[in-house]
Amino acid sequence: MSGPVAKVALLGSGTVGLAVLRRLAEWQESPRGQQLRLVYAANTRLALRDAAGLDPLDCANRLPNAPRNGAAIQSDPLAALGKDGIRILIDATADAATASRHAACLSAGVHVATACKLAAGTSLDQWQAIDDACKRTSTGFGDRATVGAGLPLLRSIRELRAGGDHIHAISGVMSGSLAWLFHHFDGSRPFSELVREARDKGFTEPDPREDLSGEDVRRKILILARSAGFAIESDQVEVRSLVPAELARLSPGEVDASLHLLDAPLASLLASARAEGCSLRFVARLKEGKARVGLEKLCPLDALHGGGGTDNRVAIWSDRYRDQPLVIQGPGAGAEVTAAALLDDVLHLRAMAIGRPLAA
Ligand SMILES: NC(=O)C1=CN([C@@H]2O[C@H](COP(=O)(O)OP(=O)(O)OC[C@H]3O[C@@H](n4cnc5c(N)ncnc54)[C@H](OP(=O)(O)O)[C@@H]3O)[C@@H](O)[C@H]2O)C=CC1
Ligand SMILES: N[C@@H](CC=O)C(=O)O
Repeated sequence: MSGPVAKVALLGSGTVGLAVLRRLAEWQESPRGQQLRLVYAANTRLALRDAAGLDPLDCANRLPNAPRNGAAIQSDPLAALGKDGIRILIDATADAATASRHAACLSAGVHVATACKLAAGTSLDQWQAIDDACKRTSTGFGDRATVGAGLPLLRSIRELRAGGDHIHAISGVMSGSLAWLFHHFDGSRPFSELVREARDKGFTEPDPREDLSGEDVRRKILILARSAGFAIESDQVEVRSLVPAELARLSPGEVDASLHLLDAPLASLLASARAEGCSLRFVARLKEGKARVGLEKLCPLDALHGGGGTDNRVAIWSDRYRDQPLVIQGPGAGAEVTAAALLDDVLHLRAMAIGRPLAA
């Protein structure tokens, strides 16, 4: 690898952001690492900036240990990236305000690689603004971490369409945390205990209700649907939440102590599935521009039943995969796979900017 260096700004030093910093540190002396210069890294408490390049390991030590003492800092990654050269923003936050600026970043000539679904996976307006900005300014929006934590889902859909196929339908288990939960929920431990374990392993959203309510999966099926050519709005996805009303109305700080509210309803759903020889899986389905998301009872022979751990398992029907779908399976959550997907995007964005695209 050779050519111009890309300047990189990273937002977020949580589960995913720290893994990005660790991976960048591993690359530091390699040809790959020498094509990237980390000039900015921030969380809500501390912003580190150096035009000559920050040490990723030093950032990984300092950012998470910054004190929480009041108001969030004013973060300005665009100023740190400057006005010229190849500039890439990595969004490893779950922050809606940051996501709402993705289109503006792209319009300013800054490429974006994001793990956060709150821009492309919410209102159609935001998704269209991102798409328009990319076309107008020849910037790139790296979204492979948003669905399947980097599994080749969005890529496959885009390649099928580029090859002339229409996408007919998409169905799948596309939440890593919910996959892990329902692979482990056998009645021997309360569901709430498993939710805490999934959260501690870094599979859930910062607030696990985002996963349990189906909202995170709503965003994923919206991103897949829009990439598949169905410009649907968020409210065109029917979502069946697992979160009881009493748990839904609590503040984030109160959730942990009340997770037990999930236990009785989930135990009853498990018993009913078992009585029919089935397992529980949290599934999203898109067909003819309509989507739905929720818990289903699947029999062991169902195409979406298999896998283990955080495995996502997604089936895609298109002109060429008319009867037998293309099925893509693999880990769909976790710090390392997500960070790798973000940095894959960064490498692709840089390569695109210098006119030497990497192999897909
Ligand atoms: N965990 C996973 O397996 C996967 C996660 N994702 C996505 O990755 C994103 C991050 O997830 P995760 O790492 O688990 O979340 P965490 O809660 O662990 O980390 C979020 C980080 O974002 C920081 N942050 C929040 N707002 C801002 C801001 N305005 N500017 C700078 N930093 C900010 C937080 O700062 P502070 O530390 O100060 O609070 C924190 O460091 C989410 O959008 C999630 O959906 C995608 C695929 C898989
Ligand atoms: N919370 C998400 C993380 C990745 O997007 C999930 O469980 O899949």
